[in-house]
Parts: sequence; structure tokens; C-alpha cells
Amino acid sequence: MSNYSETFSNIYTGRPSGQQLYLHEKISCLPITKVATVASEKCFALLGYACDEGVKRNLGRPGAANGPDAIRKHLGKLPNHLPTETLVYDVGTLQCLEGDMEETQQALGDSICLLLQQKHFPIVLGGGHDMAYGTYNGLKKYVGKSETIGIINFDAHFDLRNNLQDDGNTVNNSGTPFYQIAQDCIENGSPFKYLCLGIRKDANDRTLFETAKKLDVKYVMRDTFRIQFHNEINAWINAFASSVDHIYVTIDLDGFSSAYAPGVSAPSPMGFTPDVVLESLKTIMGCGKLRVLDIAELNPDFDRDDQTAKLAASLVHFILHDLP
Ligand SMILES: N=CN[C@@H](CCC(=O)O)C(=O)O
Ligand SMILES: [Mn+2]
Ligand SMILES: [Mn+2]
Repeated sequence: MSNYSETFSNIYTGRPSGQQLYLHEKISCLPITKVATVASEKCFALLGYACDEGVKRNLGRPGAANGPDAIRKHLGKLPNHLPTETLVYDVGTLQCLEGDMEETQQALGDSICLLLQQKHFPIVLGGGHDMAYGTYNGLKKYVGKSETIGIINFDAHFDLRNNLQDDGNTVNNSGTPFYQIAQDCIENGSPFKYLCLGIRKDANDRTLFETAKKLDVKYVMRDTFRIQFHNEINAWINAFASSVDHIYVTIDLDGFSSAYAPGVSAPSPMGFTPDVVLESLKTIMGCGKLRVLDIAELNPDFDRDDQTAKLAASLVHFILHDLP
């Protein structure tokens, strides 16, 4: 079972300016049932996915269910440079009840589809990376079967774990979302287009590399995913983008070095840096195909001085301000 809760505006606090100098004065909280098509050219919708059931099932460290509110608390304090006609709504949070992650993913997919139909750009705040299965399916439902979706995942991990157990049952978790998507694509005869940026050799076993190869996954290893190689990285991103109709970006915070992002279930001591992610996001946004973005795996229980929550909030700030 999943539960929807609307966001109360008192989560967004900061310096009062009376002239919308800060995002807490810009973001409007709106129940998702009241979302309507807007005349404004640009309208963002922030949606929480408060679920760490997938992390628990994947033997990780629970706590990501508190990720969405931790991001909101820091986002509100950041400066607002948006034009008045750009709208930013917070449309609430989906909570996973009684461990029913699948129902929460389904609710996420339905919400994403609804927001896209109403011409909003959804930004999902997580939450375990199992959210990717919900976000992707929402976009798929919106664009229809004949359109190709490319997934770009900033992550230390492939998250291509096989969800089929020895006893024949399936167990989905935060490490299986892209495997599940791949299986659906195979079943539907649609291409599985997946690009991973920042893969760590010391965080993915041999079978995961074999699965990636079998599924023709494109990936950039962490030691190459560095700002020094931005020309090459941009060329790979552009080549990938030109082979798809729509792009879904998913940012797993555990791909960042734990110097930047300690507040995750599975930290990366030798992860990537924010500069290469921002550079890559600029390239992706420049393609004009980005339709939805989510940020996964914030676990405030393990954060240090809120730096991971602040990093996530700054990523949202960047998307709000730099999406063309
Ligand atoms: N979403 C995270 N997935 C990783 C977790 C790794 C870990 O817990 O060490 C994975 O399953 O590979
Ligand atoms: Mn990861
Ligand atoms: Mn992940």
C-alpha cells in the first residue's frame, strides 16, 4: 500500500525577503489532485518518493525514506533567480506503507504520467533507487510504445541485478530497477537504451558487467568520468542522445565521492565530482530531449553536516535554473 501526502509550505523556510529572492518564497505547494495544465512555458513539479524498502531488500542501510524532506529543507534556502513566469510546484510525497514498494512505484509512474500530461517537468526526490522503475514507467506511459526512451544514470552501480531468485520468485529492490526495465523492453520488443556514467569496478561484480554487456549497456568508468575528459564525455552523451527520442536522467547520489556525498547507503570513497556531473547535465539539457529527472538514495541518517542534502538541493537548483 502507498500513501500520498501533500507538502506543507512550512518545510520551505529561509531568509524572508518579501521579493522572492529565495526559493522558499517561490515554490508553491499544491496537492497533486489539483495539478492542472499551465499556460506558463516552464513549470516544474517536485515530487517526493519516501521509500527505503528497496534499500532494505538490497541489504543496504535504511533511511532514504527521509530523503525528500531533507532536500526540501535546503532547497528553500537557496536563492531564486527564476523569471516570474517560471512556476515551481511541490506536489507532495508518495510514501511506501507496509513494505509495498511495487505499489509505490506504480503510484510514482501514474503521478509522473499525469504531471507530463499537464505539461510539468517532474523532478523526483528520493528515496531508494528503485524509484527509477516508477519514473521510467511513468514516462513510458506518457510517450507511448513507439517512442524510444534513453536512460542516463549517474551512478557508481549498474543496478542491473537479476530480480529472479533461485526458487523462481522475483524480488525487486534498489539494485534491480534497470534489469526490470530491460526485461520489460525485451518482452515488449522495444529497445533498451541505457547509459551509465561513473561506474566503479570496485562496486560491481563480474556478473553485473556481463549483464551490461549482454544488454548492450553503454557506460563510462569512474576513472574516465572526470572533468578532464569532458570533450569525450560530451561526445558520448550526444551520440547516445541522438539515438533516442526522449531522455530520462537519474542521479544516484552514491556515485559522488563520499567527500561530497556521505549521506547514502553505499558511499563511494573514490566516486566522481560535482563538476563533471554539471558539465554532463548541461550537455544533456542542450539536446532538448530531457523529459524527467530524479535524484536517488539520499540517506540523512548518514549525512555529515547535511552536505549530501545540500548537494542534492544544489542539483535541483541547477536544473530549475539551467534547463533551457
Ligand atoms: N542502489 C544501489 N545498489 C547497489 C548497492 C550496493 C551496496 O549496497 O553496496 C547495488 O545493488 O549494487
Ligand atoms: Mn549507486
Ligand atoms: Mn543506483
